[in-house]
Amino acid sequence: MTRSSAPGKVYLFGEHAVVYDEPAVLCAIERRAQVEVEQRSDGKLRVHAEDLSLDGFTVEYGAAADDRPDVDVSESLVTAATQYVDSAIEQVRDVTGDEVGFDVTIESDIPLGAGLGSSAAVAVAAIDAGTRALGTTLESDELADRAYRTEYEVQEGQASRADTFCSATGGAVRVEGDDCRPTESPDVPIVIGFDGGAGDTGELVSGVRSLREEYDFAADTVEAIGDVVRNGEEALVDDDLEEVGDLMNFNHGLLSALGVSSRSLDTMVWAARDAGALGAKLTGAGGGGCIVALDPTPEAETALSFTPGCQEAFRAELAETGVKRLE
Ligand SMILES: Nc1ncnc2c1ncn2[C@@H]1O[C@H](COP(=O)(O)OP(=O)(O)O)[C@@H](O)[C@H]1O
Ligand SMILES: C[C@@](O)(CCOP(=O)(O)O)CC(=O)O
Ligand SMILES: [Mg+2]
Repeated sequence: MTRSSAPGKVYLFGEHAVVYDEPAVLCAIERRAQVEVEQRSDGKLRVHAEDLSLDGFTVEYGAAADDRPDVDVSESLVTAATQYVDSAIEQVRDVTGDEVGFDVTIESDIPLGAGLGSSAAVAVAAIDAGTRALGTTLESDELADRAYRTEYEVQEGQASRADTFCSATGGAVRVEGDDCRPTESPDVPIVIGFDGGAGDTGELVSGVRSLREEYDFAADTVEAIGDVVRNGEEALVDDDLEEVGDLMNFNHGLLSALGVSSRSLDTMVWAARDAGALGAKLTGAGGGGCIVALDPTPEAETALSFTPGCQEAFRAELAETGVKRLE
């Protein structure tokens, strides 16, 4: 039996635009997905994902057509819920070329679809534990690359390398197209607000793509996000937190223009700003889920915890280590 964990992340700058090769800066955070893998002799795949509670179901299923989850929800919902795990296991099989079977158990404290990169963390941890179960330990770059292919496949060719590289490597990273590198961990006081909801990354990314194809303003907005990120990087190097916060606010405005914010994300962003946060923006694909605010004081976290529509507010601790090999 092998067990690996991998962290979630927040975007300080650059989600969505990073899909079109603009730069992004993100930080791994101490919320993890843990995946345990045991090889099976019968070639079957059985996944036990206790935290997989999309519309409130827990699912255990096998790969065979007659062994689908015994749950009272539509097949498409089940597929949406299990596709990242299925695709990650395909990557494991691809490493050895064997149609091996596995028992896979996932535990995660990263909310699903909330912009904290649960999909990337699950993919990284599953591929790492799965390949080790077959006697191969992947280098960090190959692990990140295979996890990226998982996201690329599930998101139908619309994924950046950002989330998976960050989760595999840990710390703070900068991603621009295929160029992924660790960057100095910024000492920034990050607060997260979570509305209890979720957004579908594939759908939101598709929405931005359509908008970008239809309107010049949307293509310009994606480029403008790139500008904000480059300015943000300079502000981070200068330790100019006020400027970092202002640029996060601009970044949020541009994401709103692309249609990926929501009422509750905007409400949390304004609650944090009104409480004195230096800046606040949504993180990840949007549609619902989490915001990230910059605040050295306890005010934004407290204000968020009293904001109707905010289910949970917490301070994010930077995860210095990416994938962890536990057994
Ligand atoms: N604990 C988990 N167990 C199994 N699959 C998970 C788990 N967490 C996330 N996933 C997969 O990741 C998907 C959510 O990914 P995504 O929409 O990209 O949002 P995010 O990465 O922001 O959390 C889920 O629908 C599911 O397929
Ligand atoms: C919107 C995007 O930039 C980030 C998605 O992050 P998340 O899956 O919502 O945590 C998509 C991508 O980079 O593949
Ligand atoms: Mg994701």
